[in-house]
Formats: sequence, structure tokens, C-alpha cells
Amino acid sequence: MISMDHITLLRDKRPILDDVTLQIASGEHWAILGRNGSGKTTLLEMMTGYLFPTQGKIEVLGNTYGSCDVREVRKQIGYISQSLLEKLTLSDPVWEVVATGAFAFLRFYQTIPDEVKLQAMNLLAEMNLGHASNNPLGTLSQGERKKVMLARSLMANPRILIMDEPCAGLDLFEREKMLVEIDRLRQRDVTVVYVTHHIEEIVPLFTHVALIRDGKLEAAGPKKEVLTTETLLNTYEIPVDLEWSGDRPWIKVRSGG
Ligand SMILES: Nc1ncnc2c1ncn2[C@@H]1O[C@H](COP(=O)(O)OP(=O)(O)OP(=O)(O)O)[C@@H](O)[C@H]1O
Repeated sequence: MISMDHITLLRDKRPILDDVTLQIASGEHWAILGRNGSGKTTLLEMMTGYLFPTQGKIEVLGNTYGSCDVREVRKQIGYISQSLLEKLTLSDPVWEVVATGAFAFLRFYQTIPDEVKLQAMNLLAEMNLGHASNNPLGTLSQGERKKVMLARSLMANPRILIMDEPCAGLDLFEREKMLVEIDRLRQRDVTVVYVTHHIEEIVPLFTHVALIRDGKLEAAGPKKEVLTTETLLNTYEIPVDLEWSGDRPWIKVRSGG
């Protein structure tokens, strides 16, 4: 699905990504973790073709970036980020915000086909937001808005869904509700790539983890092989204990750490 082969990105001669090789296969779901500024968002922007590497080759869904129409590839990729949320119009009805996800634009300036409206309403109902579908987006809680973004991204039936910290800023209740929806993505034929700062957000859906440190991959592979006290110490420079519960990893910072 996604192949990154010896990717380096230099900015002002500084490597932001440094010789990163990552293969994401169909049926895998990846969580990407690393400290602030380690290069996670940059990696996502390379996957979506918004940034090109200084060196290396990126192939997404069989297309090699640099010799394909990136806009065509992007139609098969859903991308959820805080900056997208900020571009949505708070006065638009929720169902309409979701419906625009079927097309490559942010607002409708023409009549919305009935079947598109129905698909949006169904997705909202699935996420327990049916009651809010006619309300303006701005009346929803932060957690509900994130769910709306998720529903919106699913309208185009993407083959790859990329999420940049979708649970940032949510309280425990709203985060767990959002994680239920993320975990339910297993019912769809979509490959998920998910950036987070919180290890416990690696819900059972996720099969693989990549840890990134200063633009380099510290470790990448099946989650239980990659998430160890040693790799986490190397990535975060904080000694932690790791425990699996409910097929989710939980960490405790060691006292004195
Ligand atoms: N437009 C830019 N110009 C110069 N440097 C940039 C630019 N965008 C990002 N960087 C730098 O690239 C590095 C990686 O940034 P990136 O946003 O990918 O990190 P991140 O791991 O997503 O961080 P965070 O967890 O804080 O969101 C940082 O040092 C950042 O300052």
C-alpha cells in the first residue's frame, strides 16, 4: 500500500527525515509515535504527496510519486488533521460537512444528490451522531467534531486513512468514544496510519508500530515486537514500564525517571 524507500528530507541542509525505510502492507494498521518535532507529520505529508523527499522513493497504491498524478492518488487517501478541522465552516449543518467528503472540496455550491445525503446520514447514525445531523458543526463538542471528520473522510471510501493526532485535546470520555470508532475501522477495507503521542491509544485495531526519533526510525514492525521498555527509552529518553491490558499497551513512568 505504502512503500518508503530510503527517504531523506533536508530543510536548510538539516535532515528532517533521515534515511527512513517503511513498508505498509494491505491489512496492516500502523501507529506512529515519537517526540515533538521528530518528523511524524512530515512523514504523513510525504505519504500524501504534499512534500517530496530530497532523496529516496515513495510508492503509494502502486504509484511512484514524482511520476504520477498525485491528485489522483490522493482521491484514495483520507487525511484527518487539526488543520482540516479548522478549514470546515462552523455554521454548516453537520450532515453537509460529512457529505462534502464525497468530493474534493470543502463546501457545496450546488444541490447535494439524495444518495450522498443518505450515505452521510447513515455514517453519522453509525457514530451515534444521528441526532445532531441537522445542527451547525459549531454546536458540537470537540470529540463530536472529530467523529464528524472521521465520517467525512469515510464518504470517499478511501483505501488509506491517515490520521494526525485525532484524539488530541479530548477528555477521557470523548477520547474513548473516538477510539471505539477508530477500532471499528477494522470492519472496512482501509489501511490506517495513525500518529499519536499517547501509547494507550494503540487500540487492538493496530497491528504495527513505528517509533521515530530525530527523523530516524528507531524501530518499526509488529506492535508487540516494537513496543519494549528499551525502544521506548531510546525514543522518549524516559524509563517506562509497559503493560498490555485489553490488547492495548499502557505505560508507567518509572519513579525517579
Ligand atoms: N515548514 C517548515 N520549515 C522548516 N522546518 C520545518 C517545517 N515544518 C516542520 N519543520 C521542522 O521539521 C521537524 C519535524 O516536524 P514535524 O511537524 O514533522 O514533527 P512532529 O513529529 O509531527 O512533531 P509534533 O509531535 O510536535 O507535531 C521539526 O523540527 C520542525 O521544526
